[in-house]
Amino acid sequence: MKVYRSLQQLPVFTNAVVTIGTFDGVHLGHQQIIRQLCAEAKENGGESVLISFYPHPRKIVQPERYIPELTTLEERIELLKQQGLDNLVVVPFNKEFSQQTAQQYIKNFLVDRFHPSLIIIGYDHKFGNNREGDYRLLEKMGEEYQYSVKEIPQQLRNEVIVSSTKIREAIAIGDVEKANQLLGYSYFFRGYVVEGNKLGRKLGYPTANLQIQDADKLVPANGVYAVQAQIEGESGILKGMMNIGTRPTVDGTTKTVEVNLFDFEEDIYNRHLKVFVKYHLRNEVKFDGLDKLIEQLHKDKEISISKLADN
Ligand SMILES: Cc1cc2nc3c(=O)[nH]c(=O)nc-3n(C[C@H](O)[C@H](O)[C@H](O)COP(=O)(O)O)c2cc1C
Ligand SMILES: Nc1ncnc2c1ncn2[C@@H]1O[C@H](COP(=O)(O)OP(=O)(O)O)[C@@H](O)[C@H]1O
Repeated sequence: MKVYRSLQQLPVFTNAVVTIGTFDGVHLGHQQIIRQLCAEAKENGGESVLISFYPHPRKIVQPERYIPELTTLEERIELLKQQGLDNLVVVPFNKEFSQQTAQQYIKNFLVDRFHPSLIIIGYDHKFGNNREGDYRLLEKMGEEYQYSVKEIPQQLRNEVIVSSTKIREAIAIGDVEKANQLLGYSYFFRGYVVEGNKLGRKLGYPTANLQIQDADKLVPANGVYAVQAQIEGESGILKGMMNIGTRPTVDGTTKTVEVNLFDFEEDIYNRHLKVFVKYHLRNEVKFDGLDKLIEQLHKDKEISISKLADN
């Protein structure tokens, strides 16, 4: 997959078959749309092109409406690479771009930059200043500019909308099993390993304290999870357990994300850890002393090992 991050460096596409969207999460619904896009491109003897925008148009047009994202841009690119697409174009989105009229967007952006032979789009896709452009306008202008338009079946389109929202909601309440089912892979995030208060190793459970650097990334609900993890730059997959929360037994105020890795003893301060969130085990509890907490950690480890056995 070729990735273009600016409009200046675009090649002349042959017979471009195009779809447009954010594709946050690249979940099963998105994957189906991309399969259809690739199949149509093949049938037309053309190239598949997925057009996406960064930052998310909503952040520019409605900055007050904050919605955390399932994937950072780099993660989205990483996932899209696995989908068999020929081209991904990440269009820098800004106020000026958003203020093009719908007609200008079609003529100056879609037609002049991509020369599409086919545009595949949801029936409810809106574009141009004040979201004035829609499917009908695309169809109408297609006669003049010689492209056709195909609708992503309404059923699939609805599923895509529903599942993006559903996945966010599931992760936000800790139901990662459901989220993972809808994603078609395990939800993951990256964190930078920082120092904590060095209590972990005294308890017999050292924990890598993770700083999540992308402010827009959706962090799962507070709770205890069985996870897999990968130290950035290394290929091995480690198993472990994670706590997200305020650690009411010892602290109770600052939110932390920390991972205890099984059968592991290395110093990984200042490294990046990619964490795959596999199973939700329980909510965070305020224990009556550290001994009770340690007792529970033994149980958490046992359950994690048995749940992760098939992974
Ligand atoms: C799997 C796991 C589950 C945990 N569950 C709880 C909990 O329910 N309540 C709590 O107060 N702390 C919980 N902790 C947090 C421990 O209190 C924490 O690991 C300890 O404070 C070490 O912190 P440090 O890494 O800053 O030294 C959990 C930690 C892990 C790794
Ligand atoms: N099994 C392990 N799981 C996680 N981190 C480990 C493990 N073994 C060693 N470490 C290292 O120890 C650190 C955690 O020790 P801990 O006593 O909890 O200190 P801190 O409070 O600084 O996190 C981790 O950041 C990592 O560098």
